[in-house]
Formats: sequence, C-alpha cells, structure tokens
Amino acid sequence: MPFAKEPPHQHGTVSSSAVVLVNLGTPDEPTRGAVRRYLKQFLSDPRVVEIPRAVWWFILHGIILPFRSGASAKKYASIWTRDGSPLRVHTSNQAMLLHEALGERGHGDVTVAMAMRYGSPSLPDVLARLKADGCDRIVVLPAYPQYSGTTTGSIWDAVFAHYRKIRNIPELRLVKNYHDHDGYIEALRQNILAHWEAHGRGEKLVMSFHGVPKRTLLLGDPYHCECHKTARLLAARLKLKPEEYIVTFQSRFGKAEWLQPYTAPTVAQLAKDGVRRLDVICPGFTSDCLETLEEIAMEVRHDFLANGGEDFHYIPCLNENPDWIAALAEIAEQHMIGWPTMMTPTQRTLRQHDADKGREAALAKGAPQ
Ligand SMILES: C=CC1=C(C)c2cc3[nH]c(cc4nc(cc5[nH]c(cc1n2)c(C)c5CCC(=O)O)C(CCC(=O)O)=C4C)c(C)c3C=C
Ligand SMILES: [Fe+2]
Ligand SMILES: [Fe+2]
Repeated sequence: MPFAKEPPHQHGTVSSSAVVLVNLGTPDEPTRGAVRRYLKQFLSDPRVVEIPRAVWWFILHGIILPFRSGASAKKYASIWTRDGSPLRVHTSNQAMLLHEALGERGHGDVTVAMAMRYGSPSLPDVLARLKADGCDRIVVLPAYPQYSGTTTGSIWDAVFAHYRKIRNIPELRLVKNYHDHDGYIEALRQNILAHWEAHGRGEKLVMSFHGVPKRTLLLGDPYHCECHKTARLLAARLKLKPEEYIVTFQSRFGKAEWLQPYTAPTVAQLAKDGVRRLDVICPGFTSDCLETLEEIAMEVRHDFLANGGEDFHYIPCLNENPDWIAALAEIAEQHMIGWPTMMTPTQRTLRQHDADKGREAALAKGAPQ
C-alpha cells in the first residue's frame, strides 16, 4: 500500500503534544442537500448500522436518504444558531476553553483541536494538520463519556484508517470512556443543582441517554452498563431516592428493538400517572444538539404536556460549563501522563519554526488550512 508523502526525518525536531476533541458531526447547513450528505456518510458506517451492506445500501439510498433528509433538515432549521449547528458551536468552544484550562494547569504547549467523525472538520484532515504542525503525541478524546462501538469505536476506526497510510505515526492515546469520572459526575451534579436553584425542582428527574440497538448489548457492547453506572453515581451524589429518577433511552432509529425504556413513551406515561412537573437531563450528550434541543426540549416536552403534564424542564447539556471544562482538562491530563506538555523558550522557538515549515509544505501539497 502506498504511504502518504512525508518530508525526510529531521534530527533534533522538537515534537509536541496535542489533544483532539472528537464529536459525532453535524450537517454544514440545515438544508436537505447538506443533511443528505451528512446522513449518507454517517449511516454508511458499518459501526452505526450493522445490516449486511448490500441490503442496507438499497434501504439507505432508496428509503432513508430520500425521505429522512428533508424531514431532518426542517428539525435542524428549528435549532440552528447564527453561528451554525449547536453541536459544532459547543464542541468548538469546548476545545478553545480546554486549551485555556490546560494552560492554567501547566500544559501551555499542548495543542487542542476539535474534529468531527462525520462531516467537517474531518478527523483525517485534523490529524494531518497536527502532523504538519509537528505534533508527535496525540490524545484522541471522544466527546462521548460512555463507550459504544457505534460512536467511540467508530472514531478509533477512523484514526486507524488514517494512520494506515502514514509511515511515521505519532504516539497515540485513545480515551475509551469517562462515564464514572469524578469530575464529569460532579459537573453534572453542579449543573442540575444550579438548574434547581434557578427554576425550582421537578417531581422526578429523567436521565435520558441516546439509544442503541438492544442487540449490541447482547453482543458485548458495554454502553448500556456505562449509562446506568453514570446514572447511579449521579443519583447517589444528588442523594436521590430510587423513585426520584429514571433512566431512559431516546432517538430510536428503525424498527428493531433498542435499549429500553424509551424516553418519549416513558415521559408520556409519567404525565398520565399524575406527574405534573418533570426535569429531563441528557447526561450522555456533552453538547446540546438536535437530539436534545429538538427531540427532548421540543418533541418530548410536547408529549408530556399533551398527556396532562404541566411543567417540563429540560436541563441543558454541560456545553461550556466551567466544571465540565475542568473535568475535560483532568481527563486529558490523566492520559498525557509522562508526556512533555511545556517547553523551554528555545524549544518553543524551534518548534514554531518546524511547524511553520511543516504547514507550508503541507499547504503546498494541497492540505486543508
Ligand atoms: C442509525 C443508528 C444510530 C445509532 C446506533 C446512533 C448512536 C448514537 N448517536 C449518538 C449521538 C448523536 N446522534 C445524533 C444524531 C443522529 N443519530 C442517528 C442515528 C444513530 N445514532 C441519526 C440518523 C442522527 C441524525 C439526526 C436524525 O436524522 O435524526 C446526534 C446529533 C447530531 C447533531 O447534528 O446535532 C448526536 C450527538 C450517540 C451518543 C450514540 C450511541 C451511543
Ligand atoms: Fe445518534
Ligand atoms: Fe447493563
């Protein structure tokens, strides 16, 4: 297999460390065409849909893409911001804040980048840019606290596929999960307490996680257990009694059974059972996105009110929450143990020089900016 062209190795090159915060991805604009391109890449990933390829190709191209793209585009339009898709805006802000937080913790020379598994900025483009910049140690930090083959596993596929074409591969640390990380759980707790302080408290707290096909649990995917562990730790820290919270799974796709109980019917049933005021949080999503802002805060809210509920509170994701940024910094730090994260002034000057040369060479070869 031919490898990508690389400049000859230079003795004395000062290499540096980087953290890449990777999220799922999102369309470039809330239009049918852009959503179709995004869904095509996302839903063609065999980690996401495990149906035999030939059969799935016909379903995807004959039914899903023609029908879902327009409907999804309308939903995206309802949550779009002036700065773009909420998922990309929050992930990009988190990367910037993480860089600042790492600097404050004595890791000022760590580069922090944001990448998307599907769509832009694409993970291969970001990894190529980091290499051109002289980053020789890379932490890949998925934006998913709970590991699932469908999400984190797919990010790893993309990382491995990229480096298969590279001769001189950087040292890599792949963060698998942080569903039980103290800083993450504490950030969730603080987020909920702040919401209760500002808006009052519901009779019950629904913790809604993105679903996956039930089959994946039976075949060894730890996602379900990790969601429940997050919920258990959070409930314990909030001193919630078992009857004060419930774990549900949302965003079911297709006809197969997914993890249960499903969020929407559970919330409707809670309203029918007499719950008048409800709080819903989505602890598995670290940035607000279509699945939280539209599905939960609009659709599920409607289901609750239509069934007799009176007061529905969606508690936003961690987004730019300072406790969360501190937790991200701690997670990154724990994975960089032993790596140089600060340089001497001379090393910094040399590295800048190398990075400028590397970037010029990469740009000359047509690499993305
Ligand atoms: C087809 C199966 C899907 C699986 C399996 C799946 C797992 C999964 N997804 C997330 C996080 C997100 N998913 C988002 C959107 C989204 N998810 C699916 C399908 C599956 N997800 C689709 C088709 C879509 C697109 C929107 C739509 O048409 O309904 C998002 C939001 C993206 C955004 O742009 O805002 C996130 C985030 C997790 C964590 C997960 C498994 C654990
Ligand atoms: Fe999804
Ligand atoms: Fe389980």
